[in-house]
Amino acid sequence: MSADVIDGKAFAANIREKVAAEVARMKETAGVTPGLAVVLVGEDPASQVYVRSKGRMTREVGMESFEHRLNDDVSEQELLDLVETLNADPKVHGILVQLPLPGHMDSEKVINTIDPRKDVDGFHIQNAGRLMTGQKSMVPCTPLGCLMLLRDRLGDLAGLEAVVIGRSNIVGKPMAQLLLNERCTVTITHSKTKDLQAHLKRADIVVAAVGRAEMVKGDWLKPGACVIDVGINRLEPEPGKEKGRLVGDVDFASASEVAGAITPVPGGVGPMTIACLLANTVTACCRENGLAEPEGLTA
Ligand SMILES: Nc1nc2c(c(=O)[nH]1)N[C@@H](CN(C=O)c1ccc(C(=O)N[C@@H](CCC(=O)O)C(=O)O)cc1)CN2
Ligand SMILES: [Mg+2]
Repeated sequence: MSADVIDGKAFAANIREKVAAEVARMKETAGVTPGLAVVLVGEDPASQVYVRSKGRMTREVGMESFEHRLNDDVSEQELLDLVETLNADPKVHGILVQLPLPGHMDSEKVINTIDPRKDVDGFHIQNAGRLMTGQKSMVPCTPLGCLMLLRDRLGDLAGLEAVVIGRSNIVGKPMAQLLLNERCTVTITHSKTKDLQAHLKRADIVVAAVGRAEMVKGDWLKPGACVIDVGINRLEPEPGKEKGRLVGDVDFASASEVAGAITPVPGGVGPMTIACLLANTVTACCRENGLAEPEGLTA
C-alpha cells in the first residue's frame, strides 16, 4: 500500500476539542451556552445510534442537548409544531431532524420549516442558495468535514481537478459547491455518467458519495489522487457471522495502491459528520449572539 490513510476519527476528535474550548470561552465571556436539539422520528436502528452519539458528544463538549423522540406514526403537523416550538426557544441554537423520515412525511417541508439560522444541517433551501451564491450560510456537515480533511491534506485547493461522484442534495451538490468556492475545477458525476473512468483519470481529488459498495477501483484513479470516501455500505455477512463488514464506495485495497491519500470506512468521513454538527452549532450560536466566529470551524 502506498497511500496515506487519513485518520478522520482523530481529526474529528481534534475538532470536538476545539469546539469544547470555544464553548467554555462562550460561557465565560458571554454567559451563553450553545444548545442543540435533535429530533428522531421512529425507530430506525442506525438513526437511533447516530442520535445517541450526537446527544452524548453534544454534552461532552459542554453544550446543552435537547433530544426529542417521536413515534413513527406521529402526524407531519405534530412534527412541524415541534420544529416551530424549537425555532422559538432561545436556548436552542441548532435544530436537526434526523433523516430519513418515515414515508408519510414531506422531508423538504419539514427541513424548510426550520429557522435557517438554526439549520445546523445546512439543508434549508435558504442555506443551499446562500452556499451557491457565496454568502454566509450553514454548511452541510458531511461535505464540510470532507473539505476540512482535504484542506488539511492538500492546503490550497485552487486549480485542482475535483470529481464528485453522486448528486444528492445532502452530499454531492454541496460538496461540489464547496470545491468550486475553493476554485477547484469541479465535475459532478452520477449513475448516468457515460465514462466515469475518463473523468476520474484526471482527478486530483475524488469525493465518492454514491452509496454503491466498493464501486470505484484503484486502476480508475490518477496516481497520487486524494480520495475521500463518503459511502457507508454494509456487505452481506460472511458465513457464521451475524453482521456484514462496513465498506465505502471505493475499493480500499486497490485504491490505496494508487492514491496519494485515502479515507477509510469506518473511521474516515463518518466521524467528521458529528464533529461538524457540533462546530455548526457553535457557529449558529455565535451568529445569534453577535460573537466572533472561531477560526477553523466553518468553510
Ligand atoms: N439530519 C441528518 N440526517 C442524516 C445525516 C445528517 O448529516 N443529517 N447523515 C447520515 C447519518 N449520520 C448522521 O446523522 C452519520 C452517519 C455515519 C456516522 C459515522 O460516524 N459512521 C462511522 C461508522 C458507523 C457504523 O459503525 O455504523 C464511520 O464512518 O466511521 C456518523 C453520522 C444520515 N442521516
Ligand atoms: Mg469514512
